[in-house]
Amino acid sequence: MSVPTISLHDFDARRQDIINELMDASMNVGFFTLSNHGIPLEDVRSAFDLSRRFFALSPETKSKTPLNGKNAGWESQTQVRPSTGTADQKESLQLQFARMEGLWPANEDVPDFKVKAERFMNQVRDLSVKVMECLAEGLGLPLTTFTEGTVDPGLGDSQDVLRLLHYHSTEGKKFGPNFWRAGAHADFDVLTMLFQRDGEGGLEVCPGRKVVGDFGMGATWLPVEARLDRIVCNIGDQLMRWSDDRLKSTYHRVRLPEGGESSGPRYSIAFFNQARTNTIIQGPGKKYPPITGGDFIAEAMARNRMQSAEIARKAAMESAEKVASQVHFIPQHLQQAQAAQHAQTA
Ligand SMILES: O=C(O)CCC(=O)C(=O)O
Ligand SMILES: [Fe+2]
Repeated sequence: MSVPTISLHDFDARRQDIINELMDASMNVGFFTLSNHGIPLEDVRSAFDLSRRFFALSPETKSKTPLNGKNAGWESQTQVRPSTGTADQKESLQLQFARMEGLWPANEDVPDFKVKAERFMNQVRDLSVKVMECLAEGLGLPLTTFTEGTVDPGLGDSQDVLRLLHYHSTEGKKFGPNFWRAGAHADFDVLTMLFQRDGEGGLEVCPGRKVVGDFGMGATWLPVEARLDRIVCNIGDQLMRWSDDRLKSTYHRVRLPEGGESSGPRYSIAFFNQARTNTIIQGPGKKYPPITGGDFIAEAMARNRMQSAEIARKAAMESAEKVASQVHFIPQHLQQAQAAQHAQTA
């Protein structure tokens, strides 16, 4: 199995073939890459340039727009994945179409940041609409099922997120065994579109999830090649649930550079198409109860927190057991009691 590449050239003439390829990839791997997707390379380069200029600012400047509880703003090394219990070795800036008051980087820090970022977000969103329409058609649903469910008609209830990512250089640094650029996780959204730069690899995917929300993972991880001219797409948990588990939301992770690989920084950009706050998510077969886009995100975050707490509890127990097995500490009163017992039985 591998992550297939699907070309969108001659989209209208080849639409049915493209739908078949998208469905095959989404039902079996949950990931595919798009080539000939129509977003000009200069625009992708400009988006990376914008990202690089923001991350090059001082931490004081970046922290003028801190990450809020609603997935907007800047954070650095705070995202702890439930699968690892360690923070991702990265910083990120999350941007949305709505609820961004006070969260756009200032013009004097990065000129025209908002205009440029919103332009790119619209380009990626327009391409996502094409792909989501194909997936709806492939599932035998009305063409607009996922797009009406995600694209804000003017109500300000979009939950889409553009995430700029900067994984720090690992030059001269040492990491423990459980550190990742991004620890294994599945995305919460409908459809993710991810941009990478040539040669800045490390993304790996683990197909095989049967049921949405399942934390179990297989042992086989497939690498995804990093190319500026391709967009990596994956199905998220919302679409897995919305398709009654027919389309797979697949675990993925970004590993640290290994061996002879470049230890330089890695930049990527992810666009998450998410159900609008009040959209009802429910599959045609009603495998799961209906849930709104807003509640879905809140529940997914709560489940992650519970899983993180469970990981932390297990780690604490393991280390306590390790300490107990190494240090045979017997409190004094027990020592006396034992000595007395020995004396009696001797
Ligand atoms: O940077 C990458 O390649 C993946 C990022 C990712 O999976 C995420 O932010 O959800
Ligand atoms: Fe992800």
